Amino acid sequence: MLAATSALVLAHAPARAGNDVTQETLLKADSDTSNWITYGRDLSAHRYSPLNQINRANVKNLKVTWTLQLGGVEGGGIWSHGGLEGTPIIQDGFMYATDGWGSVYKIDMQKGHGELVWKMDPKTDHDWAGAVACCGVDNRGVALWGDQVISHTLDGRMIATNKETGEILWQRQIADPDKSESITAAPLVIKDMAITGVAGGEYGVRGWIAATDLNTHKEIWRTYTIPAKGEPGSETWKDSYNAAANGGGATWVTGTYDPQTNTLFWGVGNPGPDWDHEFRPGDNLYSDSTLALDADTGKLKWHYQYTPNDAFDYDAVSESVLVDLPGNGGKQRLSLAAQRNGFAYALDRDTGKFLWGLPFVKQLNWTKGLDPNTGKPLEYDPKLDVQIYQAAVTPTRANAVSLICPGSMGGKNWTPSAYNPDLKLWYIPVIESCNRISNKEAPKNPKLKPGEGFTGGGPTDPVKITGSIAAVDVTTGKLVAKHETEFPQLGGVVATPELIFAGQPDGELIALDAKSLEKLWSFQTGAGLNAPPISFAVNGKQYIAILAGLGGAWDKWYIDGTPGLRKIQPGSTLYVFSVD
Ligand SMILES: O=C(O)c1cc(C(=O)O)c2c(n1)C(=O)C(=O)c1cc(C(=O)O)[nH]c1-2
Ligand SMILES: [Ca+2]
Repeated sequence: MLAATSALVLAHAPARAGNDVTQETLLKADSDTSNWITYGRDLSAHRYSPLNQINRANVKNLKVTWTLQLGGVEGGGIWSHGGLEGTPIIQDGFMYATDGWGSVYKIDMQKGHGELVWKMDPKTDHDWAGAVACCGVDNRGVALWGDQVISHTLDGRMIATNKETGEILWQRQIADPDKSESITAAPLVIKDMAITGVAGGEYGVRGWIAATDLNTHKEIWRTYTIPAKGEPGSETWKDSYNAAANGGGATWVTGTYDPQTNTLFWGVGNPGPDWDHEFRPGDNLYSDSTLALDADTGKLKWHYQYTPNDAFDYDAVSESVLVDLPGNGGKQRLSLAAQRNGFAYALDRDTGKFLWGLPFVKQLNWTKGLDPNTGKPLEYDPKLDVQIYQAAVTPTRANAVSLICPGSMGGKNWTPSAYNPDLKLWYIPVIESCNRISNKEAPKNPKLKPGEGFTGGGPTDPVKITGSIAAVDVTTGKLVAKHETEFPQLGGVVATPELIFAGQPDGELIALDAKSLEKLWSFQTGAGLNAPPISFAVNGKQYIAILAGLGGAWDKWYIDGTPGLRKIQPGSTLYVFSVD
């Protein structure tokens, strides 16, 4: 009798309560071995899966277990096709993945293959959104909250979908289409809020980061990355024609969060107009910076700017990887970021103080190096209005064409790095590039229309571009290994105890030894890979998964640097691997 009653009670208990995502779930993400519950796997962006069933000894037996075709390949605006850049989210045997147009797919993985449970199609405006996206039809993934899936669309919306049914519960227009604002980053959920970053740095936007209250669906705060007149930092825009109004500073890569100090860390992109830095005398805060924000108010705690008065298009949007190290005088609390300008930086994450930096690319010619005390480029002179780092290669109106290294994609672009906390190694996906920049004077007081770019020149790619994966020992700040690749790293990495995985743009998924970076395994997916691989478990079995589908900026803007990638065709496939 008693047993039957209990069963009845169980049957009536809210079925989903057990896997509702709360702040507690998110704070424990790193010790949740099976799942991948938030964009960077944990709120520190380690992208480290402790699963070791697939290891150094057996990775040679890694095979495709199942695949599933997704959609979103169709083009729109200036783009001939959509692509896949997303990090799938994994919870209790289900995957939540996106395509470039923001459709969300819930996939049941518990039967040994993938079965679509539902697809939420947000009906993104292909013509408009495709016309204001600088860099592809991209969507980097979802976040979970309660029993909802929170996602973004390229046309600037936040959408909450019922996790069980796939029904849209509510949506809100968060970025302004009339200002050429779009959204490509995955939302970051913390404390019943979803944090959104905006794209549009090449279209004269004024960047921001916004927090949405997931209970009321209203905005809690919005912090602009380019100060308004009179605000602190506005003195770093020294022109007389209000360049800051179109000053760029987009925030198009998902940030990280430190619960101990309730701080959000978020990267800021290029100042606008790109390349014509004489147009915007001054350091152009807070472009090319990492911002540390109070999560409840969006108030700035500190900032660190990497490339003041940027003439190179070195967006500093890279994720801040939060790492704690035991130190002599107490714990070191680091914030690491590998930037597009070719340098990897460690900052004190409580103060923003520069600790160390190193070049991670083979060729770097825009500066002689970093000041060991401040981390600023050695030639940086705060008294100058216009920074000329290395005069021979800095594009200016007088020196209109130059070859810069790294090229304007980097270095490292949005593609996420990974950190192995046991080995204390940080893995950086590298674009080994130089490109040619042509400077062109930008018009003052531009009357911009949606979809009309606002730049001061542009890049071309006369030199072959390759790639590498770099391993940095974060206890010493030294590069300890490098694995050279034929093509640039456009998808990012995941780390496991003994391995790292990375997708190549020519379709190869590779596994490297975590210490030596020696190549141990590869599989040719037959698709362009520009999404981050992930590792997770279903019913106790470890899998590696990656979304495969040519996307992003490369094939439109940078293909001349990689002729070998010209033949890659669009596609949209989920690959899942395991060992028997
Ligand atoms: O300043 C911006 O707003 C912005 C946005 C994006 C984006 O949202 O994808 C990219 C860039 N800039 C950019 O400079 C860039 O190189 C780039 C590459 C990619 C990509 O997905 O391959 N996106 C972007
Ligand atoms: Ca940019």
